[in-house]
Amino acid sequence: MAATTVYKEPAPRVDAENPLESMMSRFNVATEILGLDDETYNVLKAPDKQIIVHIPVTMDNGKVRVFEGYRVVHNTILGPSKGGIRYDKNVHLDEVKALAAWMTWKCAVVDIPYGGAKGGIICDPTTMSAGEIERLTRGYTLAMKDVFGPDRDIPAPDMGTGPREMAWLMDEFSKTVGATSPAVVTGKPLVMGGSLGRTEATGRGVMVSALAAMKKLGMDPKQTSAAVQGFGNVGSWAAKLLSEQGVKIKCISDVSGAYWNENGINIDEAVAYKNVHKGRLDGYTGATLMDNADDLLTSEVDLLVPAAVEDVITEHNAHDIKAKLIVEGANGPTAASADPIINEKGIMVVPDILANSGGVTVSYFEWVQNRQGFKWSEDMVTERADRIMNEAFEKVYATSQKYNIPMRIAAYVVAIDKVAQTYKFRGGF
Ligand SMILES: NC(=O)C1=CN([C@@H]2O[C@H](COP(=O)(O)OP(=O)(O)OC[C@H]3O[C@@H](n4cnc5c(N)ncnc54)[C@H](O)[C@@H]3O)[C@@H](O)[C@H]2O)C=CC1
Ligand SMILES: O=C(O)CCC(=O)C(=O)O
Repeated sequence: MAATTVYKEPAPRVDAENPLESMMSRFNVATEILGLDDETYNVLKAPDKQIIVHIPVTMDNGKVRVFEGYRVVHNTILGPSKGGIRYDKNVHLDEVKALAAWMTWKCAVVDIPYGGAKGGIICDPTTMSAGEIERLTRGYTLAMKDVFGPDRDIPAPDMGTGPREMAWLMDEFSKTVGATSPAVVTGKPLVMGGSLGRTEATGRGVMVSALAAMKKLGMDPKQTSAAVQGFGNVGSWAAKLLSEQGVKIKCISDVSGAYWNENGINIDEAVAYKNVHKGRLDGYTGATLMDNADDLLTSEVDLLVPAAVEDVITEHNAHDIKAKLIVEGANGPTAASADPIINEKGIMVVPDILANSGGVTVSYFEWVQNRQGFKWSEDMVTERADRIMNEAFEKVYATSQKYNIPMRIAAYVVAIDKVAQTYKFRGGF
């Protein structure tokens, strides 16, 4: 690592929030601190490759609709690229590029032997039948058959996808290579090579890193209140596991709105409710529906866990945040424009590339188990994942202390330093 340099806030952005620009402004600050050479900077600033496909799908009404899909491979110097696939109507290429780069930094922060990639399809899975989603997933897999592979690029779930889609992807890919290929994708159903602990892994990592941060801040989990935005895979598991640690979850939300209960929400009850209401909280009566869902972000809680979409914390609402600690379950929930405000307020942020890395860590374990042909016990998965999360947290924390920089920039410094050192050893450009 280069000698210490002065920390500069990422430049505020004047246009609408764009996750790629947010990622790049933090990247620029971290590379300056590291004194990164121009060659490595130029290699890392752009993705290795980006693939755009158009997938024709016969819809249930007999008409053919063409969907646009992406896979961006940001970097593979540390190993095969790894990253989820998002199904959402708001997917766009800049977002996928940012998400792919974040995967490179995330895998480096937790020191697992992967590069970074991400995929996405512009679609609204909530309005599609299972058959339509299956045909779309198989079409996308066929279009990406030369990109994916256990030693090349290994997808996983992200927003709007889960074990069901990963099973179809694995099946379709296996047909193209003429052999069952479980290690081509992670987040699969348990019966077909999924790992114990993967479903809850991201939320668990959020809980583990929140506890580590609370310890540094002298916060007692049992005296801590929290708001969790997003009640999908990451948000619901983070809320459940934090509440099991004694944290009072006063607010949860999803696309249907935000729900507040001063006395704490019974998370098991809320999960049971959403499970029988098409995955949504509409009509949930264990808490009061707030007038404005965005008020969750500025509510009177100690801990804020944004676990839904990008760019929800911005220069416009950061001033009003009351929480002392933000633990980012989502990728990119804080726009770079909010960084100076949050830092000025002295709020500790456990950044996305650290806080939500429990998911990819257990995905790595799944891939290892598939290649070993040997299933690990849940205890083994959990103990190893928690250890990795805690070690990564301590490394990032120590870096933030050493350079007197926020945790987010420290995480980028740790990640970029590892990638840059690997380039030095491997050479090749
Ligand atoms: N699933 C995983 O293992 C990982 C996911 N992530 C990130 O976590 C975030 C959430 O992903 P998942 O939980 O997997 O997705 P999901 O599809 O399971 O759930 C998304 C949740 O967010 C809610 N939501 C969407 N827009 C919202 C808004 N504007 N306000 C409030 N709630 C909103 C949805 O209603 C749903 O409850 C994403 O940023 C994803 O990239 C990060 C690491 C791993
Ligand atoms: O589990 C994985 O491989 C990747 C999960 C993911 O997409 C993410 O961490 O953002």
